[in-house]
Amino acid sequence: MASSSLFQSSPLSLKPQNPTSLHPSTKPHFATTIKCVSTSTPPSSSSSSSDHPPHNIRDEARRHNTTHSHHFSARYVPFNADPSSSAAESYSLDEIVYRSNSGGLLDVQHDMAALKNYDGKYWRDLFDSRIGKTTWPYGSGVWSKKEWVLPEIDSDDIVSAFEGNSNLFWAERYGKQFLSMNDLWVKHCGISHTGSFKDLGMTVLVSQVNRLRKMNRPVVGVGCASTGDTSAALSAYCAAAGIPSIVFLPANRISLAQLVQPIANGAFVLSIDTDFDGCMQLIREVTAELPIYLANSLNSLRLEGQKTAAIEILQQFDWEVPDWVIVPGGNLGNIYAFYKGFHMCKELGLVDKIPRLVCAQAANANPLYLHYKAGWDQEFKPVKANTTFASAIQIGDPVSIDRAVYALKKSNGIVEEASEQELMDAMAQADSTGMFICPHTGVALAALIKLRNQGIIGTNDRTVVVSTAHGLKFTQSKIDYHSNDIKDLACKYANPPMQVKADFGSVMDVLKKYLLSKRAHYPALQINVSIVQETKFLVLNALELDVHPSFVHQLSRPISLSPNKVFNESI
Ligand SMILES: Cc1ncc(COP(=O)(O)O)c(C=O)c1O
Ligand SMILES: N[C@@H](CCOP(=O)(O)O)C(=O)O
Repeated sequence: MASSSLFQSSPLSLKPQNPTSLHPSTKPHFATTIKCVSTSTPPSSSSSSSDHPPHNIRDEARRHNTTHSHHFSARYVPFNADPSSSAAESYSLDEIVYRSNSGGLLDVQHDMAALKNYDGKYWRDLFDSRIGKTTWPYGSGVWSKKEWVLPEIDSDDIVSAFEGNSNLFWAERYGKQFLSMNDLWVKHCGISHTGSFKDLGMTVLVSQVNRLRKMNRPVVGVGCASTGDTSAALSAYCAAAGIPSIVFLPANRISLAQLVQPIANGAFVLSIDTDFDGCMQLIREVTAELPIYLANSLNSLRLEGQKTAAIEILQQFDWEVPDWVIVPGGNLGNIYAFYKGFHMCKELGLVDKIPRLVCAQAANANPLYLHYKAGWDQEFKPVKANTTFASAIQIGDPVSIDRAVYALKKSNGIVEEASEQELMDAMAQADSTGMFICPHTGVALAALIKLRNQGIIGTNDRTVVVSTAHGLKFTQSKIDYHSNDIKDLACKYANPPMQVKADFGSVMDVLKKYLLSKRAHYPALQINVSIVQETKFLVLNALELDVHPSFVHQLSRPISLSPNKVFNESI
């Protein structure tokens, strides 16, 4: 069996436990806590009675076999095909196939009739019951929706880092200060195992590969073209499962933090002198010739994992539907994945509508935006993508263009673009309110600013911006911005560090200036201060106080000042 012990370090794996003394959360809770509302056979929780105590959470899951996935199934069908003709062409998920007979995209089609045997409340309760547990594999935000993802895979084949369940962050200060919005949220998909939303899809794809290899299917390795995040996720999940990974990277076009990820995880890294679109073309040709399984989002398995972020957003809002969801787009798989997640929730009765979707592109790599502006009707034209700080979406010929157009049309969606100036300023402003976002999230926020300014998104609209990667992967762009060192870009919100001599007086001087510059933010306490160094007293200078005289009197007393604690007195 392939080893994935790297991802199994949980308290449960440290020592064998007596099954009778298990914490309730590790017990099979499915059939006991969820009442089946259907007339069909309820899922069973057949626990096998082994005399051996479980050694880890995988063993534990195997013993209890809590899954009821055998009620459900999924297959590949041509994307957006006429339902009658798709019956003629379909493939088992155990086949190695990425394209339909006509060369079009595929989609994973679930047996919706079987899923509909259970009503919306049933699914909501089931998914909610799995949050925050370590039960294998449901501790993952993706696999907690296993029945809707890969229903037929054996839990034992799953390769997971317990990805998903990412923070839905209330952007209170950013929303109020920059957008006059009260209900702005950021779904931090980049706070994840390899630092981007790609983990959500990659756990599914690598798990299926793990299964295929156990079935002796001809898969020697897994490969992708990448702008840095897909390659990081692929190499990590493959390394966890002991599967060789091969990544095609456009030379000198991805961040150092991204480059080091597959190297550290032992992938075979090819740095190729072309752009992402060139790498994508090559990996497609190579995977048609060699037993290398294709891991890009052309492979619709990936999107099954990525769609769970949409389900999670609904879950985190207690199944209330936001008005808008804004997603940065490059190869354009993710925007469709979000649509699919929301749409399944509606179709299966968990919610009664879906949000409007916005896809945000960098103006330097904007083929979808141009297509949208042309009214969708013209034939789609790929572009040559120019350099952008949002380097992971520097893509001119997106493989999922048809999926994206479909998702946007069905969700009454919008496409916006952001210039380099707009995306970098939006990122800097967001960071100044306590976030640390990636430039792609800057693109999404810049799109939001435009839609707010046009009055399309309202002040009280509940809006979710999808943050797709961790800011720490893109520190060079932030360093350049805050060093005011970007040609043709006004770094308006740059906050460079101040060089200061190592003596008390110099430090105090710069601090006084700094505090004075901040006075305006605290109108109730517009107090100028002067420091009397010899006496180590802080004296409030009454002449410069902008407050009521009685308040001045009250404050006009020496305050003990320690050199290390300038403002240890609350005023
Ligand atoms: C950080 C980041 N954001 C956004 C995207 C865009 O996602 P998609 O290619 O699915 O449109 C990507 C990859 O393309 C990415 O790596
Ligand atoms: N940003 C992506 C580009 C490839 O997208 P994919 O979803 O088709 O794999 C990356 O990080 O490589």
